[in-house]
Amino acid sequence: MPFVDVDVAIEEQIQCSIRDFFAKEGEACFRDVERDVLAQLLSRSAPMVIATGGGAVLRPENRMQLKAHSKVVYLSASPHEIARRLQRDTQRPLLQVDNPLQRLMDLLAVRDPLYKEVADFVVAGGGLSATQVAQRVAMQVELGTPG
Ligand SMILES: Nc1ncnc2c1ncn2[C@@H]1O[C@H](COP(=O)(O)OP(=O)(O)O)[C@@H](O)[C@H]1O
Ligand SMILES: O=C(O)C1=C[C@@H](OP(=O)(O)O)[C@@H](O)[C@H](O)C1
Repeated sequence: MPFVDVDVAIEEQIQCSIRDFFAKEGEACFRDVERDVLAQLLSRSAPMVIATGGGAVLRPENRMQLKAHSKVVYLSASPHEIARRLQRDTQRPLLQVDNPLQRLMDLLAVRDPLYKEVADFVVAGGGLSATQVAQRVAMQVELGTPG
């Protein structure tokens, strides 16, 4: 099945990095592009796996579109785990701050309820390899049983 990363599709459209686009145009403008790209992908009838950016759930219309046109899997991890994974990241504009762990905690406080609102399944990824997470996702989707 094809895999599409929304961030990659956005960068193809804006013809620059998300980090530069945030700096030049601001977050609201980025969210407009993100909404359009996501809606376009969700309108396709062919089956595919779509990886959204972590902030895609912020817009209510995105949550509606995701619920209406896809099965959503929330890959959850603690702020500490995410901070560890991204300690050398320079490309995620919201994490280029003095205290990325605090920022992650603040973002998750807002977003965790939104991820849960939109998700058909939650797969807790802490301590699991990416392969193990993928196996759990496949199992949940095949079983069709939330949990
Ligand atoms: N289950 C995992 N275990 C360890 N590292 C992971 C796992 N999943 C992702 N990572 C690492 O975390 C970083 C961010 O992952 P990525 O898939 O790019 O996240 P996102 O697309 O949500 O920003 C990458 O360096 C990736 O290799
Ligand atoms: O959390 C966010 O608001 C964002 C996450 C990024 O995607 P990933 O979740 O794939 O890093 C990217 O869309 C942009 O930097 C904004």
